[in-house]
Amino acid sequence: MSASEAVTDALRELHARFAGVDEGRQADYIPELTRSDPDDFGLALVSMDGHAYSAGAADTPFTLQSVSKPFVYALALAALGLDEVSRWVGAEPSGEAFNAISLEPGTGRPANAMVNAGAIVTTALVPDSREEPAFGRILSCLSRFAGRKLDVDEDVHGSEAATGDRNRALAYLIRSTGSLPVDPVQAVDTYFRQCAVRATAVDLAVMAATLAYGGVNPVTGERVVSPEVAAQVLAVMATCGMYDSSGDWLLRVGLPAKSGVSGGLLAAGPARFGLAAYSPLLDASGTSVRGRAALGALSERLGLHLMRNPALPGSTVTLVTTADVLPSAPTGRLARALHERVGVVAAQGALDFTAAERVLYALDESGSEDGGPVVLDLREVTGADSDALVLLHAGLSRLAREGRRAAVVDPGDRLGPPDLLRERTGQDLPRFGSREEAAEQCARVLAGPG
Ligand SMILES: NC(=O)CC[C@H](N)C(=O)O
Repeated sequence: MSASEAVTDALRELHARFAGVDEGRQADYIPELTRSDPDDFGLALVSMDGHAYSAGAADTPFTLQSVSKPFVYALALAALGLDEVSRWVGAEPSGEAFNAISLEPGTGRPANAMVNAGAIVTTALVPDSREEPAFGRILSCLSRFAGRKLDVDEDVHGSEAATGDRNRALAYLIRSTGSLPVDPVQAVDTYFRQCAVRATAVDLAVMAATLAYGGVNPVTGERVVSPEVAAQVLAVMATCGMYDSSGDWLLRVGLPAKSGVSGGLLAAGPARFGLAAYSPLLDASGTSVRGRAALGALSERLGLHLMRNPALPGSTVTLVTTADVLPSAPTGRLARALHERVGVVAAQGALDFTAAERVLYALDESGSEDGGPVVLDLREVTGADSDALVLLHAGLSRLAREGRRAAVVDPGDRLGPPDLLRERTGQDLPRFGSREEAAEQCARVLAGPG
C-alpha cells in the first residue's frame, strides 16, 4: 500500500462504474477482430514523471488499428516537415466516417491524416529504402512512443488484407487524382500492417503521454519527436481524431484523442497525463463505448478540459509586498525611505511568458507613486523559459530608460549570467544575495548621504 495507490483507486472506481455498460458491438468487417473478448475493459494513466497507473484489462494486447495514425503522421512530419506533408494530406475535419471518401474537391487531397484516406497517404509518405524499409521505420517509431518493442498480430493483418477492398479502392481513387505518390497496393499493405501492431492500454497511455510531454517518452526519457511535431499531431487529433464525433468530443471531453476499431482509445492532457482505455464494443463512429465514457469521466475528474482555465493562478505566483515586512528595518531617515518608497516583487516557480507579464505588471504597481526603487526577488524561481527571459529583460530595460532604479535578488542567475543581462537591459543591474540587503541599499540611495 502506498499513497499513490489512491490514483489506482480512482481508476478502479471508474472501471467499476462503466464495466457493466454493454452497449455497442465489436467491429466485424475485419473478421479476426470478433475474436476479442467483448467483456475486456482496461484503463491506464501515465504522468509526465512516467508514473503508470491502471485498472482492469490494461495489459491485454489488441491491435492499434487507427490509434496508429497520429504516430505515423508524427513520423512523416518529422521526416518531411509540415509544409511538405500538407501538400499531400490536409488538416480539416471531414465530418465524415473514418472510411469515407473524404477527398478535397479538385485536388483529391485527403481531408486529414486521421481518416483512412489521409492515413494511407501519410503511410505512403514515410521514407522507404532497401536499408530502411518504411514499415521498419514505422514499427520502430511506434515502439519508441510506447517505450518497448511492439510486434505485429499476423492473424489480424492477414484478416484485414483479405477483406480490405474498400481501403484499396480508396488508395486507387486517391492515386487517380495524383495525390498518392506510390503504388496503392503496397501503400495499403503497409497501412494494414501498422494497424495490426499489437499494444496494451498501458502502452497507449505511454504513447499519449509522450505526445503530452512534448515528444519525450516520460517512461524511457527518450526524445521521440520534436516539441513542434508533438504539438502538430495533438492539434490534428483535437480537430479530427474522433472523425465525425470530433467536435462533440472536444466539446465534452476537451482533449486531443484517437480511437481505433479494435477498441483502443487514447487521449492526451498536454503537460499533464496520457490516458487510455481498451474495450472492444464500439459505437456508430467506431469508438469504444466504455472507453469514451471512462475517459470522459476521467477528464472531468482531473480537470483536463483544454478550454477550462488552462493557466491556473498559483502555478507561479508573484506578489507585491512593501519593505515593511523586512525583519531588520533600520531606523530614521533610512527606515522611512525603506518603508514608504521601496517596492518588493517576489516571484515563485517556473516563469513562462504569462508569469513574466504578471511580474512586470507587479513591478509597475510596486513601490511609491513617484516610482521609487523596486527590488525583484527571484530566489524562489525555479526556472524561466526563453520567452519569459526576453520579456523580463525588455521590461527591466524599459524601467531603466524611464529612470526607475531596480535591483535584483537572483543568486541562481535566473535572469541569465551578468553579461547577458547587461547586454539585454543596457545597464548594470545591482544584484544582491538577500532581499533585505537589496532593499536597504535602495533605501540608502533614496535617503541620501548621511
Ligand atoms: N477506425 C479504425 O480503426 C480503422 C482502421 C482499420 N484498419 C481500417 O482501415 O478500416
